[in-house]
Amino acid sequence: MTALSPIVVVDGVSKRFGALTALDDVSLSVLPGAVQCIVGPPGSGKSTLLRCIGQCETIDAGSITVAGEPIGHLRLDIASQHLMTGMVFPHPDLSDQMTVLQTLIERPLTLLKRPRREIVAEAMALLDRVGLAEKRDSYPSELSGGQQQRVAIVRALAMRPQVMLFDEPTSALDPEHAGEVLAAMRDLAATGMTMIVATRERDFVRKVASNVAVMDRARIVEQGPPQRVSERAFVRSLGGER
Ligand SMILES: Nc1ncnc2c1ncn2[C@@H]1O[C@H](COP(=O)(O)OP(=O)(O)OP(=O)(O)O)[C@@H](O)[C@H]1O
Repeated sequence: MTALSPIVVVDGVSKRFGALTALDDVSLSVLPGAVQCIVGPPGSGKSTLLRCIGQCETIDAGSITVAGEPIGHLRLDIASQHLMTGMVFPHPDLSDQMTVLQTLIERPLTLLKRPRREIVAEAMALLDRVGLAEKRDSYPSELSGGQQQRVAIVRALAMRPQVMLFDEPTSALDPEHAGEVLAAMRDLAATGMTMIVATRERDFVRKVASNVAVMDRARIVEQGPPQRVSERAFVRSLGGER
């Protein structure tokens, strides 16, 4: 049996914003089907790391590959970006002008050359999976924050990305709606989707993560399975002790 190769490899990556170093020699490997969580105090570089893997930012040093494609220094076309990584941000950022179903089919219709009928059927199956099939004709203003965030998740999934990236997807939600989004993420993890998740949700990390990276001041300072990550790292990631 051959060992699995990582699907995401971040190797010695640095990223600066002017004089500020947001990532300092960061390395991380993620296996296919793994749920890689990233925790750390505010400002430690979690979002920047995700944004570099998701090609929202280019890097200054090191390398990043996703599914064998080197991506760190260049911007690929938008279709390739969405096929490689699906990104979920803290705020869902849905267009007020589009219904839920229109939101889901827009990217696959414009970026992929596939029949509309197939794309709509897939979008409906995705909505069903997150319990929102009956909201297909609703507009974002008619949805709760948790429902909107679940639409943002399936919008990314509709492009069938290799890897899903979650940047604190529940940080703007109350606990009840956060729970709905975390349940959808847990279901997604159970399907074998590779996920990289920056989060403060300790329970999610403890129960769902395959591996946890702890960031502090632009570096990864601790890494391992969730039960081995120190309690102190979690406390600090909630912005408590420094
Ligand atoms: N576009 C930018 N321009 C300038 N500085 C930035 C930019 N994006 C991030 N930074 C800075 O880089 C550092 C890391 O920020 P980042 O958002 O990655 O941290 P974080 O761990 O995700 O924080 P939080 O938990 O608050 O979201 C911070 O000092 C931040 O102010």
